[in-house]
Amino acid sequence: MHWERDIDALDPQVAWRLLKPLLELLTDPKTLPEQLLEVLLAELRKELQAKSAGVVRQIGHDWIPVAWVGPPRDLCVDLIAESMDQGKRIDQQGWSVIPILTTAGIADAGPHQALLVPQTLLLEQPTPGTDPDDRLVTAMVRLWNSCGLFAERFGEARRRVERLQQMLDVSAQWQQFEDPDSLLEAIAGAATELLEAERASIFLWDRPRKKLIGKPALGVDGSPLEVEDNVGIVGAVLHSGRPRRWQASSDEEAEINRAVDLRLQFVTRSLVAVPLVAQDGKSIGVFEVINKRSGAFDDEDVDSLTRLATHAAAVIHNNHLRCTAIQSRDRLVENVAGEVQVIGESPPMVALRATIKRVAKTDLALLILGENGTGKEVLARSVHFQSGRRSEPFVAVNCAALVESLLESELFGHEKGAFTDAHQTRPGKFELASGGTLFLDEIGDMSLGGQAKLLRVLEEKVIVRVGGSTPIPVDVRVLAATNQPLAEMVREKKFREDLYFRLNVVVMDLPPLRERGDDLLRLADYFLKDFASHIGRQPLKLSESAVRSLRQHRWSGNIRELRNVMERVSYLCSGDTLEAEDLSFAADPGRIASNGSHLPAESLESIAELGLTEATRRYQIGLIEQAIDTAQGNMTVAAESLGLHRSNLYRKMKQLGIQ
Ligand SMILES: Nc1ncnc2c1ncn2[C@@H]1O[C@H](COP(=O)(O)OP(=O)(O)OP(=O)(O)O)[C@@H](O)[C@H]1O
Repeated sequence: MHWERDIDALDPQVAWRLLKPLLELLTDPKTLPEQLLEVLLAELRKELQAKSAGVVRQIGHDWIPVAWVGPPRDLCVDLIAESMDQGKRIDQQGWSVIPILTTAGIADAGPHQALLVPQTLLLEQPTPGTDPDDRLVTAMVRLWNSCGLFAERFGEARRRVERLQQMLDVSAQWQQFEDPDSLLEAIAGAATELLEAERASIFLWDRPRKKLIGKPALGVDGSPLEVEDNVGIVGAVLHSGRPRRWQASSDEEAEINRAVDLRLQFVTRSLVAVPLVAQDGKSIGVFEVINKRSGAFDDEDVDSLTRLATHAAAVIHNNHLRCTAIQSRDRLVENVAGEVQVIGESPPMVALRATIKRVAKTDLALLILGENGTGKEVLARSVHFQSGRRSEPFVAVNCAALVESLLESELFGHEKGAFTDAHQTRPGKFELASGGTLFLDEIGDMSLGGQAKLLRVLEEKVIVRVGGSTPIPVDVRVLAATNQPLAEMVREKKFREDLYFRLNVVVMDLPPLRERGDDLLRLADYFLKDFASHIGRQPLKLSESAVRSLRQHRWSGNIRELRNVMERVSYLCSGDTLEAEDLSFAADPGRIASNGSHLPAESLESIAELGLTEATRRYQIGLIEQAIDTAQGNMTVAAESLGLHRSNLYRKMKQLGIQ
């Protein structure tokens, strides 16, 4: 290395004074190239007792000081230009002007872009006519060339690391964006900053329409910026899959799509465009950055934008998938919510609907009271779908069907191995309903032990799975329902008073069907339409005789009875009007065929044709339904009248397929 010889030629003390601070700086990763230069200049100035010393660099037509020590001075521009032209040192007007760019320096250092920029060392002589020590100046120039090269490369590597770091930081934040337009704006903003440019646009490919949709399209009002997908540099990048750089004046003007500039009221002077490719290898568009603030885009800019585009494409693609998933979820929720209708214009039903509207958006606890089959679950679903939780799960649990030993694991889940049959870890209903609504039906049938556990969860909003120890926070709105006189049960100490107060912040009392007047006909009509749409037939119209017959029938409170009748006639009536004769079976409460099947009441002969097993099954179904009707939905009373324990009644019902 030349500088070694030059240093050797110096007074060792001087050489050491020059090198020591340089070495210190070079081992510090935060050092900037200009700092190295400043240290060199300061030492040189001291050694030569110069008034000031500086290095100036030609940028465009101007000479700009890169580093300067000593009092500021006007630059002797003419001398600098002359010394550069002659390629040698000039000592005039109190200045020593020394061109730094030497072939030897470059050959030493290897070809390097930054060092090819013309640079000059300026030394303001202590007294006019004094020549600075030649050896020292030569050593300094060579040292600067070598250190400069090192520092340039060092700086370049650090800039690259900083850019990567910046890229990682910004791209990590992109995950949070839900709105696609804000995401694209954030990505474009990051690219503009990273590449020190004026603007950036993301062109997303609308493949079927062969268009590129540009966003953000600042300056375009109303409809988004759309261009043909095969026009200009952006089109070329899309189809070739290769990045492109373009510079006005040096590159072909025809390549640029000036129509875009016109629409954006903007003039493109330079641009870099890179393809946007999703993880599955499919092209999704083009990422374009426009007008470098100073100078021109270089290879490093292309490289940085390509890297940024990899992250951007992944995030844009995921955001698109997410938006599509949310849209289809919302459509599904809309469909399901549309099916939940609380039918009824009788005063109590109108009042209930108004209450639902008032309380749905809150998280108030609701207690729904009413006989079996009066629509308690319909009401709870309606509350859920009108609440902010509508897109989250609605989970219904029948507490009466859960013996105490099962209740805890059913509601709170269990860990693997918590008990003999716990082969897998299973989340409970509270976890499954997370973010949504948990409907606890037949809450009056819950054991006192179960009530205590439920109360704790409602108070602490935290569950612990059976066999586990980790508390799991739960955000669930609990709606409870019962057909039991809960207040009475509290007095009889069969239901915990504290739980009762926690559940009944708002009470909704559903009247039985028989007390809803003409809601009976509205419900009949609703069911006829509903079944007709499922079957794919025209809905039956109610004739006057059918209306009379429906009104005369002694309906239990249970709307399922009406629903079953309407289901049956929807399948079996071939005409377009429902007559009273079609409903004749409904008038016979002792009927065998009130069985939830789609068949009408059969004659004894036709029953015999079913065979003993099926006929017995239907007989049992009829008997159980009748017992439940007679007990007005009280399952304990119904079970007793059938000579069964309540849990056995539930088991039997499940076996027979009764809801
Ligand atoms: N107001 C209503 N509008 C439309 N359908 C209703 C209405 N009330 C009840 N139904 C229908 O009646 C049937 C029974 O309703 P639901 O299951 O909500 O009653 P429930 O009181 O929760 O019953 P259970 O006491 O057995 O739990 C369902 O098929 C439901 O669709």
